[in-house]
Amino acid sequence: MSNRPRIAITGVSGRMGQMLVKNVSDNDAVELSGAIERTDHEWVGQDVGVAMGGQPLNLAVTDDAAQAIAAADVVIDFTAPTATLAFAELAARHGTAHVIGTTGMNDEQLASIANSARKTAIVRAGNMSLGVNLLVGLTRRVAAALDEDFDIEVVEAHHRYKVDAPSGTALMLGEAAAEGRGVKLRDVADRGRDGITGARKRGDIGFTAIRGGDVVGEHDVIFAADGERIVIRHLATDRGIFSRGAVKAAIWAVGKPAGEYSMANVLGLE
Ligand SMILES: NC(=O)C1=CN([C@@H]2O[C@H](COP(=O)(O)OP(=O)(O)OC[C@H]3O[C@@H](n4cnc5c(N)ncnc54)[C@H](OP(=O)(O)O)[C@@H]3O)[C@@H](O)[C@H]2O)C=CC1
Ligand SMILES: O=C(O)C1=N[C@H](C(=O)O)C[C@H](O)C1
Repeated sequence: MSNRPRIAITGVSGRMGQMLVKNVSDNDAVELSGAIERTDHEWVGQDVGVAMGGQPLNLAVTDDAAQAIAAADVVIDFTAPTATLAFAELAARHGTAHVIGTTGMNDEQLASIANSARKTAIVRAGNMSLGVNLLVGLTRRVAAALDEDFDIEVVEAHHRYKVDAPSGTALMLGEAAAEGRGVKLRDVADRGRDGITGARKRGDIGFTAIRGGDVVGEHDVIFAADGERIVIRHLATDRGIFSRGAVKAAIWAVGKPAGEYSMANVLGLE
């Protein structure tokens, strides 16, 4: 009998799902115990390694999320908001820790996640990489050091398939900038400019989203004043940075008290 944390992964056919299956199955410190896909998905019933085009991993893809989540210590979930809400309820019911990378959730959906976090440990972050989580802290500090003579803009670029904007990372960076300034992001966010917008409002935090090609994820935080600009940048070139961060979060979350945690908690950054 092994004491390694048992990890179930949702959305295993997805870009992040496949990366996670690879990282978890390659990692001797953990056990891949569940590979979940939606009902009617063509992978259901197939060996997950074979479905991914590689060697068998002796684990069939299942559409029985309840059973797979109940049998795991922790579930790693990079899917879509409505799916994540359902997985969070199952994880809460079975006391399984939940690592959430899914982005694009609205306030109501975030409240539902917070409710599930009353019953189990949830680590949720719009970006699980070390680099971005360091950038978040830097952004907060730079914003705190500068006044509103510096206009703050967050610019992000992603692949053509991304469905939500601004990215979860851009929103984390915007929140950090707002915290540094001592304001609420919802009061100062400018999330779309088109047509005669009028001059930029002092104190606003602007967001711009670029979509195209196979860009993994790029984020700039720009502090622009008269005569000078500071640009803090993170470039992701490999989705492995997100999935390795998620596996670290999963190992960390097992046995933690119920509550909602961030990657900063996992990485000891605050
Ligand atoms: N926090 C972080 O560090 C990162 C977060 N992300 C986020 O992760 C999410 C997924 O990204 P990505 O992998 O690129 O997207 P994909 O579209 O490639 O993968 C999503 C997967 O989730 C599956 N899925 C959707 N709905 C359900 C459901 N109801 N039940 C089971 N499975 C479901 C999809 O299946 P199907 O194809 O059948 O719809 C698909 O396999 C996005 O929100 C993205 O922003 C991405 C990278 C890093
Ligand atoms: O959808 C993606 O691909 C990514 N999503 C996350 C986000 O919304 O910030 C993280 C990363 O940038 C890749």
